[in-house]
Amino acid sequence: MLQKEQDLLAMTLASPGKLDQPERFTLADDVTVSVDGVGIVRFEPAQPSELDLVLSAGVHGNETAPIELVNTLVQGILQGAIRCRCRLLVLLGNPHAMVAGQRELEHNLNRLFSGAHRDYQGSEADRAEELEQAVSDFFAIRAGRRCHYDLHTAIRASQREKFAIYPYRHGRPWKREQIGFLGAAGVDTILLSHDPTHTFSYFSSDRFGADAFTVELGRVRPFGQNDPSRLSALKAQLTALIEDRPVSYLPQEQVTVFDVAQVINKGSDAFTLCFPDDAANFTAFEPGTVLAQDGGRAVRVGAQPEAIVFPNAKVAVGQRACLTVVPVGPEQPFE
Ligand SMILES: O=C(O)CCC(=O)N[C@@H](CCC(=O)O)C(=O)O
Ligand SMILES: [Zn+2]
Repeated sequence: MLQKEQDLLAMTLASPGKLDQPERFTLADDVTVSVDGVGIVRFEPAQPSELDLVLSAGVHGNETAPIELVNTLVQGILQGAIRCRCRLLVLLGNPHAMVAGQRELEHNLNRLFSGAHRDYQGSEADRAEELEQAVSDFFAIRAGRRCHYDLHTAIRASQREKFAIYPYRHGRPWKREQIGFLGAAGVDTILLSHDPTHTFSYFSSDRFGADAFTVELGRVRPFGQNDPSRLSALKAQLTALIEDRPVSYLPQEQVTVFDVAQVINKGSDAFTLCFPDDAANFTAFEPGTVLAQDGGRAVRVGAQPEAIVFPNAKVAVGQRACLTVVPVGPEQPFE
């Protein structure tokens, strides 16, 4: 029971397949806590601020630093050290993969949202549906200010330790306020995405108009091997949001913004990347460089240098195997 153990992560790892029983209790400061599913917890103050906030981590089971961060925030609320003033939904994304210490078991959960789970079977497909339902129910209560930060860590080293993917907004302007908020949280690099996807953050952005981001917070490490001090700025910003206190903003000129230039999908089993396996995220390549070979197809850098992000030739055929990014162009609308 969460009320007794006060440790959402331990509970989730101990029983990843089934919730003993739904739980509901009220904290001393009049916040109702509802445990709706495995790793699914809602905090609802009697008099909430205007913000509905979703924090998710562990959509990839081996990305442990953000899971530990979110668990610390939950403990802080349960123990009265953090006063929850907004409606807050906390999600530990893929409990079975967390127990296995793996990114995924059968399918990449972060490609199964916006209904894509209907084309798949297995625990990740079921979980995507359950997470979609939890977010839909949470946002259905009112049409206030909605945010969703989906917290991850990256597989390989990165020239920029912390960065966020800003999902495609179908022509709606990108928000300087959000970019400044993330910048002051230490996430000082933003990638503007220009296509719909099946990620969790795109789902919340597209379906509910939430300010939603995939946030990358350093490199994948096993539980217990993370340095929490590397996430202290993010923890401070999220705590301020939860407590409805003023947050900090980094001026936009101190944030580096990139456009996603190419989404390179793996088209066949013959797909190979044409740069070293240890090339870090944000390594730049000159115009015309061949980045990948896919059967008879060569994927090249365009007319200006492009930097690689998330290269991974081991993904399933049909999935994204690499992004490339370029410095943001002058024509992007910001508000
Ligand atoms: O390091 C990697 O190769 C992957 C890290 C990761 O899980 N990234 C997310 C980004 C999602 C997005 O584009 O919004 C993912 O691949 O799901
Ligand atoms: Zn991830």
